[in-house]
Amino acid sequence: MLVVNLSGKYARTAGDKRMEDTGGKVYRLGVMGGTFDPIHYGHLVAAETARIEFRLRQVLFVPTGNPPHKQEKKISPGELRFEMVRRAVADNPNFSLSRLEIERQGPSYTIDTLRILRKDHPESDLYFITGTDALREIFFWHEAAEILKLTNFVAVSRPGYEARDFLEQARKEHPEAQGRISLLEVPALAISSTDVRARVGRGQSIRYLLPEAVRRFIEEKALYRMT
Ligand SMILES: Nc1ncnc2c1ncn2[C@@H]1O[C@H](COP(=O)(O)OP(=O)(O)OP(=O)(O)O)[C@@H](O)[C@H]1O
Ligand SMILES: O=C(O)c1ccc[n+]([C@@H]2O[C@H](COP(=O)([O-])O)[C@@H](O)[C@H]2O)c1
Repeated sequence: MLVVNLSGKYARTAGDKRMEDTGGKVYRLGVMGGTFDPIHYGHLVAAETARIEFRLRQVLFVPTGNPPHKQEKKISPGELRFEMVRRAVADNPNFSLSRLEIERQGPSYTIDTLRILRKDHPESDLYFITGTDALREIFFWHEAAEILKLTNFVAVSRPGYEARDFLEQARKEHPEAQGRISLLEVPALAISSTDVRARVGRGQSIRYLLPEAVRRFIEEKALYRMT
């Protein structure tokens, strides 16, 4: 697996140092934020690969409540998206999920979530997992510089979204990101929630694009039929 960070080498974080000092009592917590409308195998493979490659103790899935960057878009209610994530991660003891964002009022800023997780998990270094498409936007996120102080980023490869040039540029223009962003090559799955919704809308099969328990839920609740 390819793992490179902004400075071209694997990041040795403060957590690594503490882990040595405390005989392994510092952990790494992965945070997989997303709209998950619906969750699909692209998300799950990304999270599992990051978990293994970065020795994450857990990956916490955080479905967004009101994504600040998708205000114009119509998204499914938080409880339905949460339930699909719950079904998708139920059989993996290393995956868990959070209601933090779907229960919070107002826009779901990542910085607010990270501040809470930082407090709730003082023993863990945070690793925010994101696709290379979302990565390209991170310097525009709310309080981006603060986000980079609170978490490392694992940018997982996504077909169609090259990130090396972006990282090269970021290295020059955003010194605060130095050593905080790692690029991780994951098995390429050209699956997107948009495409899943469109397929359902056209009456096409979505089998094998997402877990069967999620597919059945979509069918039971008649989701995405009017997409
Ligand atoms: N196939 C994939 N491979 C790698 N990363 C992915 C893939 N699909 C989504 N991601 C990443 O997972 C996170 C959550 O994605 P999101 O819930 O927006 O899914 P999406 O498929 O991109 O949805 P949509 O098509 O509605 O925009 C983002 O960081 C995104 O980049
Ligand atoms: O906090 C922000 O300003 C911000 C702006 C854009 C995206 N995000 C987060 O990035 C994650 C991936 O977003 P998305 O749209 O691909 O589902 C998700 O957790 C979002 O809340 C966060």
